[in-house]
Formats: sequence, C-alpha cells, structure tokens
Amino acid sequence: MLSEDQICYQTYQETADWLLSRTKLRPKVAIICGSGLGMLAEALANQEIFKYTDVPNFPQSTVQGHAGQLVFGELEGKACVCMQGRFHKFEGYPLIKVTFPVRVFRLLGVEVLIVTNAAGSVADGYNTGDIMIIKDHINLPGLAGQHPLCGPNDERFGSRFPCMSDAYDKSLGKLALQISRELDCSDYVHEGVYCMVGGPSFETIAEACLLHKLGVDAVGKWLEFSGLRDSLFPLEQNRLYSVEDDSKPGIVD
Ligand SMILES: O=P(O)(O)O[C@@H]1C[C@H](O)[C@@H](CO)O1
Ligand SMILES: Nc1nc2[nH]cnc2c(=O)[nH]1
Repeated sequence: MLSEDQICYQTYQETADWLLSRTKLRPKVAIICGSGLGMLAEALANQEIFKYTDVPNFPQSTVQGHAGQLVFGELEGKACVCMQGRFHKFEGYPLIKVTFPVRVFRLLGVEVLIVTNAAGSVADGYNTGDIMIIKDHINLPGLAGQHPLCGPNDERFGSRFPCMSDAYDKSLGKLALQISRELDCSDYVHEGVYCMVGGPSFETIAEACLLHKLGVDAVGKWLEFSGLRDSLFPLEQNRLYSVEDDSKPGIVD
C-alpha cells in the first residue's frame, strides 16, 4: 500500500487508466454511497463491478456494511459510477486517502458528484430516517488545519486557495426537492447545513448544543469532496461572499 507522501498525479492517473481500460462506460456522474445506502448502486443497469482490493492504489473499506467496491453501470441510460463504501479518517486513513476516489473520478471524466452518508440531526423538526440535502457545510477539522489540500498543491487538480462559497450545486438541490414533492415525500426531506467531524465517537450533549447554536442541522463524518471542489469543477474565477446574510450572498472580492 502506498504511503501518504507517495501519492501524486501519476498515482491517480494509474488508477483511472486501470479502470478506463476495463470498462467502456464513461460516467459523468459519481455517487458515493454512505452507511446503509449501498443499495443505491443496485439501481444501475448493465453493472460492471471492481472490488477495491483489485483496483490499484485504492484504499480498502474496513467499516461494517460498506461492501468495498466500485459499481459502474447505467441509470436511465446515463453512465454512472457508484462507490459502495466510503473511507473515513477514523479508520486510520490520512485525508489524502479519504479523498483519493474524488480525483480518480475527475480523471475518469466525472462532472457531477453526489455524496451520501449517515448523519445525526441537531436541528428542530428532523426525524430519524429523514433526508437532508446539504446546502452548505462547516468543515470543523478543516478549520483547524486537518485538510486534504495541506501540502504541495498540484494545479492540475485546482488552485492553491479554492473558493468554497458555492460548494454545492443549487440547481441539483432544487431538483431533488422538486422530485421529493412529486414523490409526495417532501415531509421527510430538508435542506440544511452539515458539519463534518472526525469521529469515531459521536458528539456529547454539550457538543450537539454547540453545533445547534452554530447553525448546524446535521453532523457526521468527513465528506470526501470537501475542499476538493476545484478537483471536480475547475473554477474560472475566485469569488468570495459576504457571510452576513447567507440568503443573499454579496460578492466582496
Ligand atoms: O455514512 P458514513 O460512511 O459516514 O457512515 C459512518 C460510518 C459508520 O457506519 C456510521 C457511524 O458513524 O457513520
Ligand atoms: N449523532 C451523530 N450521528 C451520526 N451518524 C453518523 N455519524 C454521526 C455523527 O457523527 N453523529
């Protein structure tokens, strides 16, 4: 297994080339399936499955219930790739390995990344089993320097200082809400702010109260793409938003 400082552009490329040489599918959409959501991949037609143990340089799933495989296939005729099982810092992986698949997806040609995971709610009015569409996040370890982009920056994956003020695609969020209404399940679907933590312990009551006061709606483990926004969607310009009124962000730079 490669050590953290051996991972470079060629490592991601080697993994992407290995996959591209074994499937004719060229997915534009990737879905990362979190705990309890591995069955999302079962919706894919014409499946081609690659176990993480066979994919060069890929980390291995150690968490119960995470199958540990990449499932390529078609959803409504569109090529798609699903990760059945994601990686967590609490498993002992450095963040560069937790986020490894996102850069491989980029080199496969993926343009849309959907990340799903299990989380706990600290918001009023949420119930067990509800779905929250993330509109923004607080990367608590990231604010303290636990960040996958620490270290030398490779501009081929994005800028040194990526803008995160529009990290989540608003049109996809709207579409998901609209579909939940059409399916008559909008009572169980919310839009909110996610806070990522390292784990593995869940938060104390005091920590949950703190997160609630900070405007957090749900809390869970690290999301792979956080900070790697540019890796998937290179930005043409850097924008910074005023955070005084989050409903109407104003460009300040
Ligand atoms: O959905 P994810 O992968 O974040 O699930 C994590 C790992 C554990 O199965 C569960 C409890 O923390 O959440
Ligand atoms: N409360 C809570 N529930 C979770 N489910 C998955 N991760 C978490 C977490 O960090 N906190």
